[in-house]
Amino acid sequence: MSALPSVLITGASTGIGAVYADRFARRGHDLILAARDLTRLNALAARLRQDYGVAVDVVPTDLNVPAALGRLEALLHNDERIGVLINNAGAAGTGGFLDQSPDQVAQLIGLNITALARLSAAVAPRFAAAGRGAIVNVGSVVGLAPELGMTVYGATKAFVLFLSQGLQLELGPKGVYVQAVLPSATRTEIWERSGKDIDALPAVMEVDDLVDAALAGYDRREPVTIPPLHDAGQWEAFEAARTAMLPNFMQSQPAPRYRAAA
Ligand SMILES: NC(=O)C1=CN([C@@H]2O[C@H](COP(=O)(O)OP(=O)(O)OC[C@H]3O[C@@H](n4cnc5c(N)ncnc54)[C@H](OP(=O)(O)O)[C@@H]3O)[C@@H](O)[C@H]2O)C=CC1
Ligand SMILES: N[C@@H](C=O)C(=O)O
Repeated sequence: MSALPSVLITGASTGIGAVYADRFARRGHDLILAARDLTRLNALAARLRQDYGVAVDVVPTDLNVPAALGRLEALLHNDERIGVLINNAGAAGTGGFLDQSPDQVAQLIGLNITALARLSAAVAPRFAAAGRGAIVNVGSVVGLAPELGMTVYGATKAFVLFLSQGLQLELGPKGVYVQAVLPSATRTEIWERSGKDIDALPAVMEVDDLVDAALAGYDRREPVTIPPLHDAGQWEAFEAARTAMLPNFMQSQPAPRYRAAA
């Protein structure tokens, strides 16, 4: 058993989550891998045990099923060996808003928002009490871009960014590190799963490069890590403009532009 904290990774059967599993195993961490595809999870677990000599437990979990999500919440709440939560599982959905039924919208929210938030809530009190621990939430640049026409998906990813920034402010002083990771187009199955042609995209990042960049941000305890954004100054300017508005929201009178013409 590793002396390092164990890492629980959701969406670990393929894509970004599977690479996170490889990288943390390579660093010597024992793992708990959660996803629906048990065959893939078992194959990955066997390889990681063989390659890195770490303990790997698999937990077949459909995060849209409350009982299954609850079992993962209990694990996070009770297992003191778990020191890192990688909230990675997610889906992009298909079509535009008018193509999505209320159930499909709820399904996306259930996976991308409810599960991520519940797992964070399950582990945060234990991390805060211990004065240590890390929560990595995988968002997306789409959460900053309603122009991309992925409205519900993007809204779920905007939630992930806001939740992460709020948790940084609440939990950071208690010794808990919270990272929001915002990938752009990355070569995984999510594109095929959402009925999109990845080859039609102008640029696609390889998944190993994405995760290695996200971990570079993790190692330097960066709050928001955006691997595809080469000019970090753009994010800094965005945040400066956003926070400069905050003190101007507390007003007793509406802005003159909204007053009836005299
Ligand atoms: N690839 C990209 O271009 C980008 C991806 N992202 C985000 O990265 C994260 C990982 O996505 P990515 O690796 O690309 O996608 P993949 O589709 O390759 O992997 C998604 C993972 O989530 C799991 N998953 C899907 N639905 C459920 C469910 N209901 N319950 C439990 N696990 C589930 C899948 O496993 P299984 O099917 O076995 O359950 C799989 O392991 C997502 O949050 C995504 O939004 C963000 C920006 C860009
Ligand atoms: N998952 C991708 C879109 O489908 C993204 O977030 O860019």
